[in-house]
Amino acid sequence: MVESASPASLVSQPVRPDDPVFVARKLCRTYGSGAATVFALRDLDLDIMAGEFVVLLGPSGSGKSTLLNILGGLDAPTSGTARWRDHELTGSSEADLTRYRREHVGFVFQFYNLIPSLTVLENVQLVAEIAENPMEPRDALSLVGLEQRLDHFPSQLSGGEQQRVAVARAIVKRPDALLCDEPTGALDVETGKLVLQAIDRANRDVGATTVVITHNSAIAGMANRVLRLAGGRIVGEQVNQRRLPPGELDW
Ligand SMILES: Nc1ncnc2c1ncn2[C@@H]1O[C@H](COP(=O)(O)OP(=O)(O)OP(=O)(O)O)[C@@H](O)[C@H]1O
Repeated sequence: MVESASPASLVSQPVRPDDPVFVARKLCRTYGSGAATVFALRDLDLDIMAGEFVVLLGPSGSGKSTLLNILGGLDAPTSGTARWRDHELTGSSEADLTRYRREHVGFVFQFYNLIPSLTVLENVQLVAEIAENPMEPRDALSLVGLEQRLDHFPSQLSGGEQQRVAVARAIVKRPDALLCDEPTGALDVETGKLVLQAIDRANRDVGATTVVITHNSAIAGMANRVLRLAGGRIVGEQVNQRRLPPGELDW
């Protein structure tokens, strides 16, 4: 397939380590209208630096997924702005957002959504084929510790292994951003740690700016920075002087 050239607004600019890659200002997202209006995000301001690992914590309904979806170009705010590098996500056409997601963002969700009729390797190859500058699919699978399971089908893997395939699928295109919504929500502790190790390596080795939503506050220890949401606002911020390896997390 021949891709049309990216519009100038979507061409990546070099980023200094101290530049924010995501900038959100006065972000609001409402659902419904009148007395039934639900405020998912309220005047939220946010900067995320290149290569940073950020954990989002907060009670159910506090706006975490809404925020992640806007950063990932899956949703648009009702008002306010969200910018990725020099590109305004809020003003983008659907076609621009699709290109942004495909070229720059890797997603990991709670449920793995692998294609059951394809092998582990084929699931990852599928994404590599439409990426601009992918890594070798086998290398992505080695990064998550699944180099021995290339020819297995998803049904032959445990939940944690399937989630690690999902992480490999998300990172094979060398995304600028890795956005994870409850990646360990369906997993037991030890399996969850293996998945977190895979995400940690993706952040460190691929350099992907990483945002992880979790209900598990123990995971906060592996982040550079932890943001607490409540009622659609950021109500707390903690900077970790040292990032704990996932194996040392205590939950
Ligand atoms: N499509 C929608 N229609 C109506 N309300 C919605 C919709 N999506 C989200 N909301 C509401 O917006 C608020 C924020 O939802 P969001 O999913 O962002 O929260 P969350 O912190 O991710 O929650 P959880 O931890 O349960 O996943 C909630 O009150 C939710 O009910």
